[in-house]
Amino acid sequence: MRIQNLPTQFQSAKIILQRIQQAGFEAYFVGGCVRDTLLNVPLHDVDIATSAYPQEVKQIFKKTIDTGIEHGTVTVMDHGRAYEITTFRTESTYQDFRRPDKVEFVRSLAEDLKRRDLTINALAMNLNGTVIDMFTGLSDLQNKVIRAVGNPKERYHEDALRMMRTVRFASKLDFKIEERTLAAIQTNAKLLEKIAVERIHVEWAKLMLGKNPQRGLNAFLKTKLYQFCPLFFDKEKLLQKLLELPSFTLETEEGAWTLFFFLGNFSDRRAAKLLKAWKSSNDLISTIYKTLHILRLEEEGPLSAWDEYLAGLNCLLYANEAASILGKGQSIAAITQRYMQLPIKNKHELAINGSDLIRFLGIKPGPFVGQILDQLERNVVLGELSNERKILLQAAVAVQNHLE
Ligand SMILES: Nc1ccn([C@@H]2O[C@H](COP(=O)(O)OP(=O)(O)OP(=O)(O)O)[C@@H](O)[C@H]2O)c(=O)n1
Ligand SMILES: [Mg+2]
Repeated sequence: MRIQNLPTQFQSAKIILQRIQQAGFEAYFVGGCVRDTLLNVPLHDVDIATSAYPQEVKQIFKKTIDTGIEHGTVTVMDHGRAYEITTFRTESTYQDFRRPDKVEFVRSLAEDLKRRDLTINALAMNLNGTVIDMFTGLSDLQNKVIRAVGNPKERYHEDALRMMRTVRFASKLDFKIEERTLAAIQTNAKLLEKIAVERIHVEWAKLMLGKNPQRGLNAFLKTKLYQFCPLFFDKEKLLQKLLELPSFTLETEEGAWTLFFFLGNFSDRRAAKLLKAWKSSNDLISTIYKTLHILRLEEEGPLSAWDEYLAGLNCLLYANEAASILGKGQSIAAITQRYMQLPIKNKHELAINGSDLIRFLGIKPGPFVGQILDQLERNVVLGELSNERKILLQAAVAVQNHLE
């Protein structure tokens, strides 16, 4: 099979392949970029594999960076662009079911491809767009099948994260997982414990944001992979609930977690604990915290301008993502418009600040200044005072008397 019109990302990379070939080695586009081109979806990175050893690659090009030279990866810089070039390799030692530290460089493309995870990821493409398919990758793409390359058990023992990748791709592409592949995950699910939580987290997020998350979740549940994810051991019922929702898609990880916690009736504290166990950033944790709060408030009735102000537009939209899936969504335009109409979006937009108050009221710096400002901020957000210096200074006197 030959792809006629290669996406633009390949155009500039062609010269790199040519140069490697001129030096007497083989070079191909491999992995995700070939898969995504065949699927006609946008690609993010173009990976190149070659029979040249890293030192040989470095001799061919003027400017290179040793990105991951021990694993065979060299970055070539050409006309301001970076290309990752990896030597064909077989991963010879497998300790702990993680990607091995030691790799063995080989000269044969076939050796390289047969150690890749899934048939749809084990496709290579040459300069002319001719696809090299040694493991039914093309027919699996055609038939929408996720299948491990060769013996699935071996692939998962080489790198247990591949089990998460498998369910992630089932969701991302809305493909069916082939039976032997699925069975191998079922028997080896426990190996996931060996994998760094951060890596599992990335795959989980991609699973939730796929074309058909329920397809991935179904496999995640059935194979018991979930039992080896942090604090998910007892989440069978909750995952089942997600499966019983009408089919859905999600745009953001924040929306995904919010849906998950809301559906599972998590307290803020338990949600934060689970997110920590998943090694989430503090940013993500505090965003989910706010978003969950909004979703719960919406249960009680329309939000006040103050609630919207405190949440910020992003959290309002994340909450709406989850709400939409639960049949309670609003139009994004309406939410955005309401937010945009708030008189101010943050404290700094208030027409006066602390120093103004200290000067005008003749008071000492301290928490009292903050209290007055907080009250004025609230009044402005709620439309009770207009955000004008004169008006706010006047109102400050009344607030001061009231608080004293
Ligand atoms: N655990 C893994 C990770 C990657 N690969 C191989 O390395 C390629 C590139 O890996 P990566 O960029 O992580 O994944 P992609 O398949 O490109 O998917 P994505 O769209 O997420 O980049 C994959 O296609 C696959 O051939 C593998 O065999 N086993
Ligand atoms: Mg990739």
